[in-house]
Amino acid sequence: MMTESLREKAMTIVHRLTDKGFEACLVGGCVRDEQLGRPVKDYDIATSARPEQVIALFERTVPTGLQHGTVTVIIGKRPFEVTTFRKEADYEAFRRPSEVEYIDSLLEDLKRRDFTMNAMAIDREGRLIDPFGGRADLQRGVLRCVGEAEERFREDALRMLRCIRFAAEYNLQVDGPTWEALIACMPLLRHIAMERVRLELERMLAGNDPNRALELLSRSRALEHVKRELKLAAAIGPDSITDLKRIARDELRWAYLYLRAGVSPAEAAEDMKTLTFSKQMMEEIKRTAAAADMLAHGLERLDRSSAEEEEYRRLWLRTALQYGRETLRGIRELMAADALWFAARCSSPLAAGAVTRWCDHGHGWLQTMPAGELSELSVTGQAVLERLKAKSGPWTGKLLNRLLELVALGELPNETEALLQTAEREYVTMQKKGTL
Ligand SMILES: Nc1ccn([C@@H]2O[C@H](COP(=O)(O)OP(=O)(O)OP(=O)(O)O)[C@@H](O)[C@H]2O)c(=O)n1
Repeated sequence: MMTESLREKAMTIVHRLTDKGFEACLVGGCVRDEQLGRPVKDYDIATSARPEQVIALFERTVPTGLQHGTVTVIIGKRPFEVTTFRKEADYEAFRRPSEVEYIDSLLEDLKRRDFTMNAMAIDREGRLIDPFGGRADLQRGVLRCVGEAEERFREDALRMLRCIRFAAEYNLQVDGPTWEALIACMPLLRHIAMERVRLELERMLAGNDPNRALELLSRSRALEHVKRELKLAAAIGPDSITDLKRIARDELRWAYLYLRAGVSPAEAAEDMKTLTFSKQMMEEIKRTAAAADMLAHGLERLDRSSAEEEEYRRLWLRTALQYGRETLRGIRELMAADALWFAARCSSPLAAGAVTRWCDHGHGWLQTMPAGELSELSVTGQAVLERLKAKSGPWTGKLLNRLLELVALGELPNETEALLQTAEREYVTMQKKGTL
């Protein structure tokens, strides 16, 4: 037997509800994506049935968002959100309301939605219900608010960021009056929690056309209106930034933007905290920005003679040691994506071609790097202490790191006896210098 598709499962819910005399249909993003011929991730259902009636009709339900009238119905392990037709009459402080008023009319429910393309529905027979011309707008390539745009943005200021995201994602032109209302309502963005701002920005950057999203953010000056000041606002604007799709990983796209904004790694970290990024993401971006800084500063001192190549190799491997090989792989991707900018950043400007060449060399060096972290050394701290007949102290770490550096730079073989002998010599030098 063929397995039921996601859509068929969603339709069984619509059928069960309508068989019982309620109105029900597929709504929102899934209808839009179907019209665009795009894959649908989630099918949402809207119904005239009240949440308790939905719960009574299905075997497996989870009351996920009862305050918004939403019940999650599980069909064969897949969750579907079933939401009662509603009117959100009282929008508080330009955010979506905490309470809703249930209604019986699908039309009224669709009327409160943000954009015409998001205000369509599909009924049990598969017919499109499109009271605001969403399909025609999509065909013309236009993004337009339902009804009065200013009202829609006042109801939920986040919709302005959604507008920018959707325009970029689906390659749509924002309709004139919608754009004018967006510009007029921009100051309302200060009411939106930074976390929600971040989620939208993340989706823009990870989306289909991140450069277009940035251009729209810049033209609307959206980031200047959010609740807390963002240094990132400075990165948004120059049309000279590279095509972000040349950078594969999202974290790297962010790191690139911060580098282009000309903010220090510490300032970037502060910004990311403001945007409530996870610690892990913050660390990764900070590390990438700091490593790129280290390389760019090192590059300033180099020209293209072959004697310098050795120096560059050491700079590259030292940076890898300090920030990790993975970070350096990311840097290579960034440099390749915007070699012109990296080249211009060095005070004795290199040609973009030279940057790309250094990067490719750098990649090769990383692959042949004999060790990149202490655990890869063919000697343990304990073995070194036994050979030196010494007790561990703060110097031990320094000594091990020195060994690692020598191995990483290819100046010492990663062999136990050679490492122990070098440890002895370094230990004596430390004793002489009084750095133990
Ligand atoms: N601020 C918002 C958020 C959502 N909606 C409506 O609720 C539907 C579902 O919203 P959501 O799941 O957030 O987004 P999708 O439109 O499905 O699209 P995406 O998943 O890409 O955000 C939207 O289609 C739209 O009709 C709205 O009117 N205003």
